[in-house]
Amino acid sequence: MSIRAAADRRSAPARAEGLAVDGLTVHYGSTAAVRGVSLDVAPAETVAVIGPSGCGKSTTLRAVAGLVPVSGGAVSLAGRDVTGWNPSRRNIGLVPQNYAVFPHMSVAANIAYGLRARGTAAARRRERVREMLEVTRLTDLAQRRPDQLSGGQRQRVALARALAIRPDALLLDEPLAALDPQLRGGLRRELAAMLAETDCATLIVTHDQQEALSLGSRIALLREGRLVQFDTPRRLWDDPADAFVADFLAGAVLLDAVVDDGHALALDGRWRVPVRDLAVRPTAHGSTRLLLRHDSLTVTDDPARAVLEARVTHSEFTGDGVRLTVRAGEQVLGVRVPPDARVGGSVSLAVAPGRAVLLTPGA
Ligand SMILES: Nc1ncnc2c1ncn2[C@@H]1O[C@H](COP(=O)(O)OP(=O)(O)OP(=O)(O)O)[C@@H](O)[C@H]1O
Repeated sequence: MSIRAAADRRSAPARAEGLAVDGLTVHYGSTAAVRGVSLDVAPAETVAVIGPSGCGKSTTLRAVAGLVPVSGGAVSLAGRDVTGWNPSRRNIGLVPQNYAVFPHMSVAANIAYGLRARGTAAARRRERVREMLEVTRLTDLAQRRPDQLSGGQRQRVALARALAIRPDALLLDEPLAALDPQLRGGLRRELAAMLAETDCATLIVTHDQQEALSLGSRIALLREGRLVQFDTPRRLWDDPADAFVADFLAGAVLLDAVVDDGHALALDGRWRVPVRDLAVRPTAHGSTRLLLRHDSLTVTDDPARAVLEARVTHSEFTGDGVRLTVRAGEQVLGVRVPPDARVGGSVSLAVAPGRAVLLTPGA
């Protein structure tokens, strides 16, 4: 049975509106950890919250769960304002970073925990635990204790326990962070498959860009407690709101530019790139900018090309090539060159045709 089929057994009109956070502000003493964050998660949708360490991701999650008091804004769940509600009244399933499974209880007892706490009758509890064991593929491990499980299996126990209560929202705090890097790729796909089966609104906190891009149907990017951009992974990648977003998500560089006489002028006019060498895309974020990724630039000795002189500050062998870090004036850029390329202390850079993007308002 799928998670969705298991959930469909109850009528669920109340969850139709998912989760909404409006102007959320949270203080720890005089420090504002979250500042006016607004986002929404539709039923059956997964939204990833990402950002650098200390930007307020976990605090946002904890405020939604009711575990920290809010100093402003509102949280609504399934169409009800739950801002002042106790955590236990919110019908939220929370999977904390360390999974917090009870070590002295069997897998089955862990999954039954929330149902027992709500006074669910024994027969219904057994049935629901059986369903959750099945959908998380833990049936054969039902009587084991958590210390007899792998990290990935423990994660599934935590997920099954959170989903057993049929929550309106599921909150996952760094669900893969505790696992071996080698296992993460496979478990990410497994988690994505399980989340695709649920019909609750899922908010997942991660500091891993790849995890956010692959698990979130939308991504909320936070910086210093503020929401910088809330968008689909594709739009965040293709049309970042600012240089911070471009860098954080893709290690890309965003340069202010102006277009003049068939050329894009960047770096205060020091670099004049023919527009015909650029991919031109419209931006939803106002100004004209040049988006450069690692493969956007090449090193050239062709004096006929529009070059930018730069100084090599670092070079790193990546197997299939060498990644150079270069500095043009104050601007730091990344360039990938073939493994056998001969580069000295300074290089002439040109755009790889079609690989750098000119973002233009209303293009
Ligand atoms: N209990 C607390 N008391 C005081 N300050 C706190 C507390 N918890 C978090 N903070 C501060 O609030 C800010 C946001 O913390 P939060 O844990 O939400 O960030 P995060 O984005 O989840 O970080 P990380 O990725 O490192 O887990 C940080 O500046 C942090 O130092």
